[in-house]
Amino acid sequence: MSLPEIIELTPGQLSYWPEWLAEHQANRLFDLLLDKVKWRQDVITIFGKTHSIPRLQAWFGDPGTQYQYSGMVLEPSPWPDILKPLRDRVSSEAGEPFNSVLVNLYRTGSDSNGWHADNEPELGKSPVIASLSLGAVRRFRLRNISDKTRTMTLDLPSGSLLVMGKGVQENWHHQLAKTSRDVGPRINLTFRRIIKQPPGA
Ligand SMILES: O=C(O)CCC(=O)C(=O)O
Ligand SMILES: [Fe+2]
Repeated sequence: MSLPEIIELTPGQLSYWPEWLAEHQANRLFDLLLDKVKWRQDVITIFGKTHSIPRLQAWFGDPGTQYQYSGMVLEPSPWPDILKPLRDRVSSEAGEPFNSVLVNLYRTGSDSNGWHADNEPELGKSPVIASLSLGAVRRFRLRNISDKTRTMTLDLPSGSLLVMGKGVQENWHHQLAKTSRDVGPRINLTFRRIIKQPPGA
């Protein structure tokens, strides 16, 4: 384990390890996940209309870590063996006992993730989220919620780990924009801690 770069967002803090995994480890993990994960094309419902989300995804976690966002209900698949040691390492690095992970596959530069905060009620009041990137370098941006002129940009390389600490989800949105550059696929794992079941679950 090495010391992260600390990026002050005020309010909020990012901890960033640009080379958290060695290149061969990142490549191996990328290949395994691309091949072994049962990728889902989920749809969201906005104002009664359904849309395919512009990426594939999968949700793994401890029993009971159901996750709902944008009208989707994700039931956890059990942790695959390849993700268990990774979850433990990421948890100890971030100082947070993660019990679930959302895995995104951006197949090409046309796949993306729009402006949002990971602020669903089941994540609790002040979530810590750890994001591991594998594959193509893509541009990750943060934008202050009350002052949209305040932004922060990181081009996330394969093997990098970015921890969004307390205060980030409450004060900032983040996105992964489309790109017209000819990029290969990227996999991103966002480790989360579900602390409360949504009403009615
Ligand atoms: O792909 C990324 O880097 C970000 C993913 C993300 O924000 C999310 O899954 O909530
Ligand atoms: Fe997010």
